Amino acid sequence: MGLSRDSVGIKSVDLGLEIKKRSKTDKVIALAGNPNVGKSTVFNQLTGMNQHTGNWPGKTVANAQGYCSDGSQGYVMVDIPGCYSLMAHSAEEEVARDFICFENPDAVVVVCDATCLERNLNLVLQVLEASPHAVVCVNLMDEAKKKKISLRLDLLEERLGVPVAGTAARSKKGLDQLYSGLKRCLEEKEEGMERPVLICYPEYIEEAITKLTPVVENISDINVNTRWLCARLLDSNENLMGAVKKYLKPVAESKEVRACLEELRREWKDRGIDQEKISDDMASAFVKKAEYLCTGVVIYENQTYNRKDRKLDWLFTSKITGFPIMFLVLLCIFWLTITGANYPSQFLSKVLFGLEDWLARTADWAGVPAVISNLLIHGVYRVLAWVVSVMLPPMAIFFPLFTLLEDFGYLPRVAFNLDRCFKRCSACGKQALTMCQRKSMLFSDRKRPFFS
Ligand SMILES: Nc1nc2c(ncn2[C@@H]2O[C@H](COP(=O)(O)OP(=O)(O)OP(=O)(O)O)[C@@H](O)[C@H]2O)c(=O)[nH]1
Ligand SMILES: [Mg+2]
Repeated sequence: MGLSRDSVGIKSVDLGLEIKKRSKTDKVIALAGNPNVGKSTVFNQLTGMNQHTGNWPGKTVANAQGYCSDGSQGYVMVDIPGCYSLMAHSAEEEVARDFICFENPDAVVVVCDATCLERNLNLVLQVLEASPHAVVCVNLMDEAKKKKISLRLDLLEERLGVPVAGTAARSKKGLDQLYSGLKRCLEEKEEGMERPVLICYPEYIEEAITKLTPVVENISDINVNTRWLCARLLDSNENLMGAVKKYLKPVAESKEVRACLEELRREWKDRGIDQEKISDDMASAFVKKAEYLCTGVVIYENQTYNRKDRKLDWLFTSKITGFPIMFLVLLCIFWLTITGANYPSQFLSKVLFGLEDWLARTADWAGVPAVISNLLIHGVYRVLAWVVSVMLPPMAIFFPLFTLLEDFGYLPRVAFNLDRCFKRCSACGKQALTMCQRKSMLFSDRKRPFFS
């Protein structure tokens, strides 16, 4: 089976999670954030569940729910796929965007990577524009400390106007702060506290939002933030417009909204402003704000802390060296898995099949009826012996090697290298890693006939 749009697209991941509350008072909390920042680790620590975690982006591809409580308030936590922006460039990002923007969670926890906060704040600002009831969870604080990066989270909280909690989820640190942040956020929501507008667009866009707002507000039954919706309608991102058609049909079909948008675009055209400029100006408003928010918040004690990482990035992802190194490393791993697995496999099959003969003789001697010994020993036991001797050795070799690559930080670089190739088949580079795992198992299985 090859890759098809259906097998890799939105249909493959949008399994339509139905949120089930344990009690009526439970609050639904979305755990959002860039890929690989520790969302699932936070989720597992809070809920005691076992979502897949690992050091490469794109592990979580569909929403998952779990339950937790801070003693007084119950929560339904929803672990959603990682996304860099709400403008969704992949199927998993669409799942995340749709849940944050259109499924109305009671609050959103935006998990960030403390070692590269500025890049993560771009998504924080986008989420805060769409859903102002949010808590920022700055995770990987232990990694930031190792890299000698200090963070003034109190200042960040003051600037953002929402609770900020610093965590090291892997070692369960800071989760109490996260709970108290959530509590504060929900209390403020109940009090109807207004949040200040964080993103100010250039004047011509602000004027357009002011004109469009009353037209959109006239449509009833809209459960999303009006300013965010107006800005997105003006940005007219094709992917997001698809979601607006799906979730906000009255807006998508409103003649008044369409007429107002057409008029605004005509005015812009007369002033020489095209759609590309609007999108660029909107995107740069977020980037500039993130830059401002980080000034004085992120303090690098060692300015050259990432020099080694940058050199490795160049070596492993540049056009000249990136692909040859990647092919060599993956080839080496596949070779070790496939060839190396033969020896333990042969040993295991010798031992296990030797045991089968012994078991059969013992059953004969004990007078077990042939029909039972055939079923149990030559049936169940033999299949089990084949499965163990064929599957166990490649797994025992491949997974530790893969874990080494993961700990070394090479896997995200493989995802980056392969992103362009995978995009051509409607997928994205992150999926390469799952494919590597599957292919390796498949090749090593094919080398040995499963049944003799
Ligand atoms: N050192 C350290 N590592 C962490 C921490 N939290 C998570 N990790 C590690 O970071 C990696 C990514 O964690 P995940 O929970 O899988 O990240 P995610 O955001 O769910 O990733 P995607 O689902 O791919 O978007 C894993 O190897 C975790 O063990 C932390 O606080 N400190
Ligand atoms: Mg995850």
